[in-house]
Amino acid sequence: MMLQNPSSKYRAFPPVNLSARQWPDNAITRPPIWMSTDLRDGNQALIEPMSPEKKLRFFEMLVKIGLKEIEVGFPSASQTDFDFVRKLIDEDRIPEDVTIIVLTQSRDELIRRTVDSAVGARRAIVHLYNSVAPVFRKVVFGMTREQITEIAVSGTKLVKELVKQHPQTDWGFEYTPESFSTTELDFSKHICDAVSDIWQPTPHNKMIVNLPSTVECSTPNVYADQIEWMSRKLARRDSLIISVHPHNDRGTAVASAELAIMAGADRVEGCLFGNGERTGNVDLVTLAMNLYTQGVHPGLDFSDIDAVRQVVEECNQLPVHPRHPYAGDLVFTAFSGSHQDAIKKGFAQQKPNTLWEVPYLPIDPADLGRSYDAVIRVNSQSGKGGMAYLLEQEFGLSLPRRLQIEFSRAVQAVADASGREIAAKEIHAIFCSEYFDQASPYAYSAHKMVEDSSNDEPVQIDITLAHRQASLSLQGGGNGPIDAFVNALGLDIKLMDYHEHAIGSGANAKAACYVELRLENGPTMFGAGIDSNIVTASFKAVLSAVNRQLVRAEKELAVAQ
Ligand SMILES: CC(=O)SCCNC(=O)CCNC(=O)[C@H](O)C(C)(C)COP(=O)(O)OP(=O)(O)OC[C@H]1O[C@@H](n2cnc3c(N)ncnc32)[C@H](O)[C@@H]1OP(=O)(O)O
Ligand SMILES: CC(C)C(=O)C(=O)O
Repeated sequence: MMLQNPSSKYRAFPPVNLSARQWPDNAITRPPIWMSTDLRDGNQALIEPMSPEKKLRFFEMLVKIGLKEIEVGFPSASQTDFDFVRKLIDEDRIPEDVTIIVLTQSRDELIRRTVDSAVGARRAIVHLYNSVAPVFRKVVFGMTREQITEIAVSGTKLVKELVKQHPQTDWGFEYTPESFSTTELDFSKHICDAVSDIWQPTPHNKMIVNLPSTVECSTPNVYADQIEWMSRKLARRDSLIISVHPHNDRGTAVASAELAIMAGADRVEGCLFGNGERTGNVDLVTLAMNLYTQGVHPGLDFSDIDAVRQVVEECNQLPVHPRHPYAGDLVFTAFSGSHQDAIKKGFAQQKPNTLWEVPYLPIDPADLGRSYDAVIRVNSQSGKGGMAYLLEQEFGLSLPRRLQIEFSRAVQAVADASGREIAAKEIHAIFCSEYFDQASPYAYSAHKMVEDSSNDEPVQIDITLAHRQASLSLQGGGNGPIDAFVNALGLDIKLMDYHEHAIGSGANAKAACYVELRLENGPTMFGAGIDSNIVTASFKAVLSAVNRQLVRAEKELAVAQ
């Protein structure tokens, strides 16, 4: 089956008639007021809503992160939600600087129960909503604009009357024209003005007007236009907090929220990691960390993102996607060779407390409490940089550049053959079998050196080797130990390059040596040796290179025959 022509079933979202729009030139220089609706919009969208214990755990985590406004439920919907709000209040679990929000439809009995649930809180916001878009007016309610306005106005009057009876609580009020983004702007303004006319907010006691994209139906620039239009035209603007509540149906909730802030929104409602109805609410983590990477502190603390993710996954019973911005398992991982190379160079050059300049990584993983361990992983798409990085990070082996190139072919062959990721341990095992463990035909057994500066060849050496299992004693002299060792072997060896470094320190320190040499007329090849004695390590490296050359030559001969 083919996708049908959509033009008779769907139509383009109309643009907003907004002259001289300001928002495209604005930048976000401070964080909005954040409101978490995880325990309400997030919870109502779960396959299994949270138990009271999980809700409490989630609430405490939100407080720890730094959320000052938390929508704790829809208390008239269920006894569980009502009891949870009462528990928070009666057990004095709400910190002084945190305000709880309780949501209700604009219906008499639901409003009464909602206010009851929050009585006694230090501060609480009653959040009233009704849907206002044409499709709701027509399909759900069968009502005119006037009747829909009356639902909002009568609900606001009732909230005002009820909260007056409980002056011990500092009451705030939030009104949402649900489905705002698909509503005619003049009607949204009309209904919000009618509500604020009843509530009578002041600059010192503001009312929240929350303008949701209940279902995201347009590009983010259209939403921004809608917000700027409202921000310009709403009555009593200086007494209002304009809030946005983007959903993610088109996958652009984060962009919508960001452009909406540029367009005048003061507050954002969303959920951690974008949980929520259908495709979710806007993700507060991404929004906050996007700000952080622009040099603006979001006022929320995600410095241990894995701990936050763990609580959210356990409470929501939903996994966070491995590629989720900032938090997914794979977002600080590079598989492809050129990325690994650039990241490795970036890390090497990045100085503490300077501007972050590591290619491909928009943020320092350490700022989220993530380690660098997972940054580079190796599969068939990887190059030398990745495997060299892992060998160095995990095993302290710092391979010279030309050895990296040579060794990457061995890893590539394994990755290609298996078609899967090669873990650091496996890379190390391949390195050991390719270089350190090359013990045939020659294996090192022992050596003894005599230094005699009066001699033309100041270093004399006795070596004992195993050659195809038979013991072999050799003597030689040279300018230094390696020269003497090579001379003692009596082979046509040309030493091209030599590197050494220590691994670890103190009594357990070891030395790693890498030599590149040519045997007879063969190609240059590397060998590597490791030992607690640096001279022994260098002899082992020479034998490793010689053995690799001889094995290669034997194989070539076998193929030729
Ligand atoms: C976009 C959002 O996320 S909004 C939040 C949505 N969240 C939830 O709905 C979760 C909790 N809700 C519930 O548990 C239930 O809906 C309750 C308890 C609130 C109400 O349950 P019920 O009384 O059975 O009503 P029901 O859920 O069927 O709601 C539909 C009725 O409410 C009316 N209604 C819906 N929203 C509103 C509103 N905001 N204001 C006034 N009336 C409303 C509808 O017109 C319909 O009325 P009708 O039955 O006369 O046709
Ligand atoms: C009730 C409002 C805030 C809502 O959840 C929505 O419009 O998505």
